[in-house]
Amino acid sequence: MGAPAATATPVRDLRRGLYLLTPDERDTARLLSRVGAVIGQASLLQYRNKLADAALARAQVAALLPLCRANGVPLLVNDDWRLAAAEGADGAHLGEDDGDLAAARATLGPHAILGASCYDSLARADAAAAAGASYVAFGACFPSPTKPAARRVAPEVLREARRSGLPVVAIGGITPDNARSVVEAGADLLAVISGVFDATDPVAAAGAYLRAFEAPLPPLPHATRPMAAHRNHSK
Ligand SMILES: Cc1ncc(COP(=O)(O)OP(=O)(O)O)c(N)n1
Ligand SMILES: Cc1ncsc1CCOP(=O)(O)O
Ligand SMILES: [Mg+2]
Repeated sequence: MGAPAATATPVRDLRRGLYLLTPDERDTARLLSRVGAVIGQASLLQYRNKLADAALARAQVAALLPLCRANGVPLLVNDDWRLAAAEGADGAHLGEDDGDLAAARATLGPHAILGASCYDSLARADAAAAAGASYVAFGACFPSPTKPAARRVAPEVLREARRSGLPVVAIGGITPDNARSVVEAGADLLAVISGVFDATDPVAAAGAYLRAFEAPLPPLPHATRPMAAHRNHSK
């Protein structure tokens, strides 16, 4: 993986830990209640609702923002960086079908948090880093109840992805039982939906993920700079 270009270095804290993605929930009051129960244990929240039309998505982002602000948790919008911009969210997560990350960076500015899905591809991570990504996401690590057809990534790829110098996010089928193995493979953030939101006790489940970060790690190559939201875009 090539070294990222050394240009401007705006910094924003991307804490290691639990990156929660919202469940598909049409009832906004219920969404707020479910997220509110666990937001204090999250480092990042992504609004992802594949059941929402544009109006509901907009309303739900607007409803989540005060909750996130009150808890000091950045809110990212899945798929739609324009919605993130319109609602004043902290950033967006973009997959391969979700538009141009460089255009999102140019519009949202240097302090936005922009995530890129890399699936199992280190080449995608290189391209995302060059386009101004704040983090690179890999997965699915395990079979995902939420997205059963998601392509899979091997743990070795997570380890190698640390060469990007960006925080490495892991997603897909991560449970409290396998979380530690993913952290040991090189993940800075564990992105989770069902493991928290479908748990009988979501607060206890979120706490179990956080314990995966507690024990000292064996040395990992090319330690990321987890405090840098992004450090190599051209603006
Ligand atoms: C943190 C994180 N990683 C990966 C994804 C998947 O994005 P994408 O491939 O665009 O798939 P959808 O989430 O849109 O179904 C993600 N959302 N978040
Ligand atoms: C959006 C996405 N991309 C790959 S797997 C996945 C879903 C993650 O959800 P879960 O934590 O329930 O497996
Ligand atoms: Mg997407």
